[in-house]
Amino acid sequence: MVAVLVFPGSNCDHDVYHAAKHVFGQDARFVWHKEASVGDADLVVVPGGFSYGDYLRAGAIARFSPVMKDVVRVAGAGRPVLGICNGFQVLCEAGLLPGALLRNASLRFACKDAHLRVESTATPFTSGLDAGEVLTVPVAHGEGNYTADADTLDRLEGEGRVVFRYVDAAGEAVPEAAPNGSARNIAGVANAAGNVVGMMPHPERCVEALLGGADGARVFQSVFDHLAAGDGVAA
Ligand SMILES: NC(=O)CC[C@H](N)C(=O)O
Repeated sequence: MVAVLVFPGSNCDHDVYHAAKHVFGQDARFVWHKEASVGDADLVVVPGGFSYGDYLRAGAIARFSPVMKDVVRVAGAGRPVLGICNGFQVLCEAGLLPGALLRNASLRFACKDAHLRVESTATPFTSGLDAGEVLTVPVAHGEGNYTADADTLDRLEGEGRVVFRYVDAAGEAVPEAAPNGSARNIAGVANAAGNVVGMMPHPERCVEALLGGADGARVFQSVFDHLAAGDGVAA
């Protein structure tokens, strides 16, 4: 079962539900943030949006929602957890992922397609992809400027925990390719175990040709294949 968390202000929850339920035929359920448990979910998705209106900092209030205790628990048990956009911000605020998402360097909301190079296949969300392949996935955020101190960035790079990097049309990670000023063009990172991934781009917005592209479906296909193979849940 796929648990799609819903906070006051989430607005990409239905897109994730549609992708999981209607494109991939999975059992998907919305889980209101006041619930104490994600149930028997074998995948938890923290979707995008403006939880609590982005007051204080994006994700800073949502991380105190009751359901987040259980998300921390299942993440620790090795179950796959994906944070998309505001979900990535929530996972950083909750301490499940390192670093923080600051205001975009442009101080403007960025809404456009981005090219993402797959940097690590050591996560359930990318194990079905090829390292170095480039996906086209839209971004839509005002606070996507990934930041961490130099030691943390070096550690993430050294441990292969940079999962996606913004690149240009030629596949090069030039600074201009990042829509937000992210350190080292980082678009997505993983925790040390690899089961928790946060990414600013929205794979759920490109899961079928009708939406203008289907590269995001590769990310969902990867995790569903991983779960079907039976190696998703540490008991
Ligand atoms: N699409 C989103 O999830 C937006 C995330 C967040 N509210 C921002 O603007 O940075």
